[in-house]
Amino acid sequence: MDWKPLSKMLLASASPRRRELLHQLLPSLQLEVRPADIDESQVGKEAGEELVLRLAIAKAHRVASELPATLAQYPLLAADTEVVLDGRPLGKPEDAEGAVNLLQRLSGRAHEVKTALALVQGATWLTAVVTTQVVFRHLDDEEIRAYVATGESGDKAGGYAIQGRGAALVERIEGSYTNVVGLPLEKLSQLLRELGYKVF
Ligand SMILES: Cc1cn([C@H]2C[C@H](O)[C@@H](COP(=O)(O)OP(=O)(O)OP(=O)(O)O)O2)c(=O)[nH]c1=O
Repeated sequence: MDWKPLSKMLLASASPRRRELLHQLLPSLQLEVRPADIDESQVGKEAGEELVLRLAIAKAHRVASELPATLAQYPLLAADTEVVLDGRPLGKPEDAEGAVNLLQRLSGRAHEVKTALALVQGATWLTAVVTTQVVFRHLDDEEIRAYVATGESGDKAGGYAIQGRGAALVERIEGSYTNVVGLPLEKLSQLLRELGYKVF
């Protein structure tokens, strides 16, 4: 295989976590960040997997359709992460009470975190959904309220951040850790190789 050098990529995301994870994998990569402004609301009774895939593709599509010709040659990446409980996506909390409610539902149980990736290079579209199982320990209301008061829940699917103080809510995970934070680096490097880009 003739490997191509990967010098620059487009990231269709406003998430600082995704930027940091991409930098972890590819520290010398030049990154053009172009957040995708799309409607992220659920349509009917969409399952978690369908939802994340639809939204990652919609984000990639929005940014790809607005790209100047000078940037069209670079690979473009979009992602979407959801916390799924009993098959249903929970979304992000609207306010502190919403975050308390979400964390009460997650307490003492297992849930899934699903991230969809859409990686686009010209006419080639590669997509994937990665699932990690996360088990929360039993949390009492006082702990939940103290955690929400840290402000960490805000813009996070399921109302917690495993990369932050939310790590203390978790008993164990099965699967990719970076997937929970919003960008599964194992799958991303596999998709990049499929496009002919080597990570090393
Ligand atoms: C469960 C969990 C989610 N999250 C974050 C990852 C995602 O950024 C966010 C889910 O929202 P997303 O809609 O996937 O992403 P975003 O709105 O932050 O950014 P963009 O749409 O522009 O790409 O939740 C954590 O940071 N830590 C966690 O432990």
